Amino acid sequence: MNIALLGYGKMGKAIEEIALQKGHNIILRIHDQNLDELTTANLQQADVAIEFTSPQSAVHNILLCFGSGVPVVCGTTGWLKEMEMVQQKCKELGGTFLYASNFSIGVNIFFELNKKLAELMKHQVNYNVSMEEIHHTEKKDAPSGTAITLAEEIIKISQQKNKWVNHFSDVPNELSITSKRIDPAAGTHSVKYSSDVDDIEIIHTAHNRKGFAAGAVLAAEFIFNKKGVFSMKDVLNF
Ligand SMILES: NC(=O)C1=CN([C@@H]2O[C@H](COP(=O)(O)OP(=O)(O)OC[C@H]3O[C@@H](n4cnc5c(N)ncnc54)[C@H](O)[C@@H]3O)[C@@H](O)[C@H]2O)C=CC1
Ligand SMILES: O=C(O)C1=N[C@H](C(=O)O)C[C@H](O)C1
Repeated sequence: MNIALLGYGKMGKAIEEIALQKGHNIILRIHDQNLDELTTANLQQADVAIEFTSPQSAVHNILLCFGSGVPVVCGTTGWLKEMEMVQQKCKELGGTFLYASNFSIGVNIFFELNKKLAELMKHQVNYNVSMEEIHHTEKKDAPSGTAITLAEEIIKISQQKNKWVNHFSDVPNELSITSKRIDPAAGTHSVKYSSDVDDIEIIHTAHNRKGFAAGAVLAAEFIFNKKGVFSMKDVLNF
């Protein structure tokens, strides 16, 4: 496939390495110093675009891909308030879109484990659930997109928590997410159920960015020649 990389930072470069190993071509590398190259004509040379930029630029870039008729995989976090509008535009324009807060297979298994644990803990009133995420200091958004996905799944199942907050909280209905920024953390997420007598904790630790990048390339291969809105559940058949 011919791939356009929208964002050529830490993730763009990790994705390039894996895409080349798999025999794909990178035909466009867009970063904040060559934004003039981000044109419909250039995008249309690609079979698929992979977008890892910043919360401020993601929506513009995704809509440009829809307008250019190019399928787009997006991993940029921190713009979720506009998700409904973006999905609607994708359908209106007959585009192709796949977003994931986390592309690694390990985290997608962790998402399933989180739901299963939340079901098991649903009636255990002596436990309080809280979360922590740790990332590198260059990260622009907090809490992480992955932490938001985990929290929203817990809230759907929990009989006690109905909102998440990004600070310590002992208010019973609030799910507390603590964000820490420590170099060179690639991404650690934990969910902890605490009682007076014990704790149950699940944790996922990314050792590097290769897992995210491999998942993004897999997603790009999946959406090639498809139309519609997809998720990693479609890719991994969960
Ligand atoms: N979903 C997932 O699995 C993962 C998501 N991420 C997310 O991906 C995003 C990018 O992360 P990193 O690569 O670590 O950031 P980074 O800061 O290293 O790279 C961002 C890149 O985007 C470029 N850029 C800035 N504005 C742009 C624009 N308007 N158009 C095109 N490119 C532009 C920058 O020049 C840079 O090349 C973040 O939102 C992060 O949270 C990161 C890792 C995994
Ligand atoms: O910015 C990062 O680095 C990461 N961002 C994603 C998130 O916000 O969840 C995924 C991963 O944790 C790395």
